[in-house]
Amino acid sequence: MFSRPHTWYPLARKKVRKVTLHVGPTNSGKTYHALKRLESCSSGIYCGPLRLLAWEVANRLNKAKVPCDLITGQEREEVDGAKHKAVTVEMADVISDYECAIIDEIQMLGCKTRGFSFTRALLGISADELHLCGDPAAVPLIQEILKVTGDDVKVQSYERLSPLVPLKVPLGSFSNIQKGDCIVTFSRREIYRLKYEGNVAIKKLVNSCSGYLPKLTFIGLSRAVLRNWSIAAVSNFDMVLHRRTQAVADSFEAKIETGGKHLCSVVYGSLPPETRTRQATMFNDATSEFDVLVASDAIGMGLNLNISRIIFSTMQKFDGSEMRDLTVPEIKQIAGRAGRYGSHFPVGEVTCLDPEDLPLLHSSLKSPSPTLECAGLFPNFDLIFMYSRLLPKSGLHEILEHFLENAKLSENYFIANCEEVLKVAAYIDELPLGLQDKYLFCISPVDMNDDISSQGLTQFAQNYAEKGIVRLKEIFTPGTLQVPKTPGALRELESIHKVLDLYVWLSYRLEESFPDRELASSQKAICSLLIEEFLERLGWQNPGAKRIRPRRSLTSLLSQNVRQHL
Ligand SMILES: Nc1ncnc2c1ncn2[C@@H]1O[C@H](COP(=O)(O)OP(=O)(O)OP(=O)(O)O)[C@@H](O)[C@H]1O
Ligand SMILES: [Mg+2]
Repeated sequence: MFSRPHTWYPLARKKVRKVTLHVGPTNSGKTYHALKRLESCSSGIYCGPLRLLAWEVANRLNKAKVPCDLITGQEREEVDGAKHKAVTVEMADVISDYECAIIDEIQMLGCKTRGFSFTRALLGISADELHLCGDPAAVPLIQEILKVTGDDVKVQSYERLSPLVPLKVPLGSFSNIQKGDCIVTFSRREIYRLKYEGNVAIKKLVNSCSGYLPKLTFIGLSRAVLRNWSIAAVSNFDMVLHRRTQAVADSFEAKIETGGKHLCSVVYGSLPPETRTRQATMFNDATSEFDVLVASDAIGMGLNLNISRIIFSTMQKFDGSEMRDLTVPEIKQIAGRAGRYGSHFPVGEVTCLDPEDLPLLHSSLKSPSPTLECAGLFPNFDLIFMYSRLLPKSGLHEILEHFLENAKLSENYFIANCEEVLKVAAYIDELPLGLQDKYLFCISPVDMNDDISSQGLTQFAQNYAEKGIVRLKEIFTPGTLQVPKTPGALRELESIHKVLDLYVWLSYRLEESFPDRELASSQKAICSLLIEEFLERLGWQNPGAKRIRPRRSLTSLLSQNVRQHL
């Protein structure tokens, strides 16, 4: 059964799907052409790898008067009368029928951790037309995989629409930063350092033309924050903060002589998605003061940002176990964000901070990506359930391990990296839960490397097993979150955001048992606003001077709030 994954999706197998592979370099109009088809069809679904991309597509369709829902694991923004959906690929719908479907960045099906969701969408979406956009390196594998489905497959190739120029000189110094630059780095700490350095460079620039810098920049912060408050969920707590921020802004407003100047936006993976969206929007907005972007590879795929020049601060990345050079596809994807067609910058440029990195950058941009060999797979619950009958006395951990050792795969596939899932399974097996519940907790978006996030999961699972209902207030009191003052406190707030996010995710799947979705969502929104306020302030403080606080546990962080407030 595991060797024939196309048979898991009977609805899709009833159709001969017209599959078009849109392939070519970055910024060549692949997604654009697929979206044109989606717009003109009576129903459709867009599946992308990033929440930011799904958001960009939903926005675009809604603006074009094609009502479109936005659906990710943790959010549902439904639009009246929508027959179209923009989703993150994990949410791809394989039980409905569509006229048109898009899977963007399809080469991700080779990704060790998330690839299986792309494979699921590729095999499982039932649509008359299926558009796959991505790197030419995925073509032979997809053709091979789709041989057995009977689909009708054609390949459409594209050329880059605007030039991308690899510079011969490195950035050298931060004083050379210009409007439209995006500095790419991979460690969170480095992002803050660069934001600081970037802002210091800009600060010098601003200083030369204004004597009101500290106040002026503080207003820059407050304005940005105020914009965000106005769209935040409003609770009493929000209102207090809102008024306080407003008062600060007002007191400085009168003293401003000129408008705000350039500031850095920040986009990296562990920032809450809504924060990433707002930071990217501020950077993209030509009228905002946010003209420089500091980002991780969270911007690496498909996004259309107003970037003129990409500057790699490093060409190495820690991949969970070791430092390694960036791969050719990673370098091309990230570099491809510069000079997007139709943006303010008709020509993109790319360079490095360090001259030693230039050869790798230049050679990678000239190289084709290596051809993909296999696509990811992960057993769905039905398979695990069938398999569990062979091992009636075993827990989920043992069933999964057994399954992974014995599954027979066709040569086109590999089994996804299951480390995280197994970690959760080992814990969950201790609880009196049914197999389906255990499976659900295992595939939830918990970050087991984050103490607070994993404690959140254990607490939720425990309460669920014991009482069948999990009230958010049992471990969390609204109204107690504060603007972080140190990077350590920021990290804690990011982790709390992850816990709230997990609650929301569970609430969509176990609705009656996790009834406080609205509360969790509004607290999530507050977390991201507080994080943004910290990000804005950070630019003007030296991160080196910050105290690093010892890490605290979820229970001490959250239950202390409970004690104070109940
Ligand atoms: N024919 C066109 N007319 C107007 N705008 C276009 C056209 N083709 C592409 N664009 C615009 O150019 C930009 C890049 O296009 P698109 O996002 O489709 O590139 P892509 O090939 O999917 O890139 P990536 O590999 O980075 O995802 C987008 O802003 C898109 O709207
Ligand atoms: Mg694209």
